[in-house]
Amino acid sequence: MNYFVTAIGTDSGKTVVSAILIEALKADYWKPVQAGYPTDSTVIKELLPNANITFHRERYLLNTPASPHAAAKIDHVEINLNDFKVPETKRNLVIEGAGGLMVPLNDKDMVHDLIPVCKAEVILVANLYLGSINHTLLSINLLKQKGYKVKGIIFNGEENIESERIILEQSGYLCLLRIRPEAQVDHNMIRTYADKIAGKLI
Ligand SMILES: Nc1ncnc2c1ncn2[C@@H]1O[C@H](COP(=O)(O)OP(=O)(O)OP(=O)(O)O)[C@@H](O)[C@H]1O
Ligand SMILES: C[C@H](N)[C@H](N)CCCCCC(=O)O
Ligand SMILES: [Mg+2]
Repeated sequence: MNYFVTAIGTDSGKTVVSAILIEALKADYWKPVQAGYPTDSTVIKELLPNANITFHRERYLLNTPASPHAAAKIDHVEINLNDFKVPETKRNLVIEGAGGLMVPLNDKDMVHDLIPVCKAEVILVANLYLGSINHTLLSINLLKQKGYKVKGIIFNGEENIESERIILEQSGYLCLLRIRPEAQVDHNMIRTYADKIAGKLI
């Protein structure tokens, strides 16, 4: 199975969630579009030092930490949707987007256009800051409008029972996991959450 990890924005915890999913599913990892360093693959390698994971090479590795369409322009490349070849693997594959769903790859295509290319089920990371209900429901609106298959939501942030409840109520999506702010993001933390989500992914 291919899982596409997206979020309601950037710096939302997609890489942390990807590490948790890789640990839970014994999956491989692919970040098709990386803008800036350190790469998310490198971060995950550090979080899961002893795991037997294949890290597939980024299709576009851009130097500037910016929106991919802008980072590509700076590097004098153009991102082309037809140039993405999804890695073949018999294992589960965790694919991480860049930023949120409506982040441009070029003047026409967006990050969410990679979902059908990847033949993946979506996992949406939703943060819990004030204002995140709106960002989450807008993201969900797009997922539903496009008809993408969604495995579920992962909440990442300080517990907010009403935000979590209304988002699940409005979307009808499954809550796969709740991640709280942790003092240490390390292998131990990843393993703890991987144990919690394992049963929900079958
Ligand atoms: N629950 C958490 N507790 C503590 N730190 C967290 C938590 N979730 C994420 N972080 C930290 O927040 C930062 C951003 O997270 P992360 O890199 O996973 O975001 P991202 O959505 O992958 O960003 P990008 O759009 O650049 O790929 C990282 O330093 C990460 O370790
Ligand atoms: C550089 C950053 N960490 C991500 N890779 C890309 C985030 C793009 C966000 C664009 C936007 O929504 O304004
Ligand atoms: Mg990331």
